[in-house]
Amino acid sequence: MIETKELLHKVSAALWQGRENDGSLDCEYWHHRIRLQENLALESVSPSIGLLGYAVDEGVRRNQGREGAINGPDAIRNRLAKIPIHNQEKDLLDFGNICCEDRDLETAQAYLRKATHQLKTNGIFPIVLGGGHDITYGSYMGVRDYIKSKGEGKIGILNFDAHFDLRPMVDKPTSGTVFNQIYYDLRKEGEEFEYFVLGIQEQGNSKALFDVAKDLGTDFMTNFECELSNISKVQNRLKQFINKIDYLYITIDLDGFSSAYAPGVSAPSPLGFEPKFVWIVLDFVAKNAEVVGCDIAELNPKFDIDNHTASLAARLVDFLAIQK
Ligand SMILES: N=CN[C@@H](CCC(=O)O)C(=O)O
Ligand SMILES: [Mn+2]
Ligand SMILES: [Mn+2]
Repeated sequence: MIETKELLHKVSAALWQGRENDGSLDCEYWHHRIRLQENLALESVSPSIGLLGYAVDEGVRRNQGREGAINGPDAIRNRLAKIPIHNQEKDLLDFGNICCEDRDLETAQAYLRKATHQLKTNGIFPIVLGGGHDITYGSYMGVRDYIKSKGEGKIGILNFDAHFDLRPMVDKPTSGTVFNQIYYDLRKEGEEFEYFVLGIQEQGNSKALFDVAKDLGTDFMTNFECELSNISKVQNRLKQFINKIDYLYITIDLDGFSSAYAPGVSAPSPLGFEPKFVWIVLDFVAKNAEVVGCDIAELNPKFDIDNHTASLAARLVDFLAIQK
C-alpha cells in the first residue's frame, strides 16, 4: 500500500463523454467501458488495462521546456472517450491522476513507482499518461520492482523519441535526465541498463549527448532511418535488442513524431515519425516481445492544434490496449 502523502486524484466523469447510440445501432465507445477507480488497491479478476495519469510538468520546467504537460493526461482521456471499442474484451480502468505538489518532482516520481508496482502486483497492465518524460522513471522502476520481486529478468526500454534524455543529473532530475536517472539506479543495484531509442534527431541532441549515449551502450536509430521504406532494417535491429532481454517496457515521447502530426509538445520538430511507422513497430514488438508496461509522454495541450496531438496519443493508447 502507498504510505506517502496522497497525490492521487480521481478524474472528473465529465472527461469520459462521447456519442451514445447511433439510432438503433448498439455502439460501444471507450467512455461506455471505462470504469473510474477510487484507489489503486483493486485486484483484477480478468485481464485488465489500468490507465494512470501523471499530471506533472515540473520536470519540463526544470529542463527549460515549455510548461503545460500537466494537462496532458486529461486531454488524452477526452479524446480516448470518443474512440469506438473493437476486439477489446479486457476491463478498462482509470485510476486517476498523480500530481506534483510544491514542485516536488521526486515525490511524484516515487509515488508513481509505487503505483505501477501495485498495479502489476494486482495483475493490471499499466498505461501511464503524461506529463513530462520524467514519467518513465517512476513508471519503469515500479514495473521493474514487480519483476524483481518475482525473480530475475532483464527489462529493456524501447523509447520512441527525438531525444536521448540522458542529460547528466546535476542535482535534480528533470524530463531530460530520465534515462540517466534509471541508469544510475540500476547500476547501483548491479543491474544492466538496456536502452533502445528510435527517432533520434541529430539537431535535437548535442554532440556531447551522442557521446554519453555511446558510453552507456545505447542502441539507437535516427529519424531518417525510422521510415517505412526501411522497416525491415528497423525490425532486424529490434529483434537483436529483444534477444538480449526478457521483458520490454515501451515509452512514447510524442515529440518523436513530426510536428505535422504532433504540434502539442514542448519541443516540436518537423522531422519526426509519421504515425504509420510507429504503428507497424508497435505491432512488431507486441508479437515478438513480452511487453510489461508503457507510457505516453510530453503531451502539452497548450500548444496543440485542434487536438491533433491528443488524438494521436489517444489512438496510441487504444492500440497499445488492444495489443496487450
Ligand atoms: N524530455 C525532453 N527532453 C529534451 C528537450 C529538448 C528541448 O527542450 O529542446 C532534451 O532534454 O533534450
Ligand atoms: Mn523528446
Ligand atoms: Mn523524451
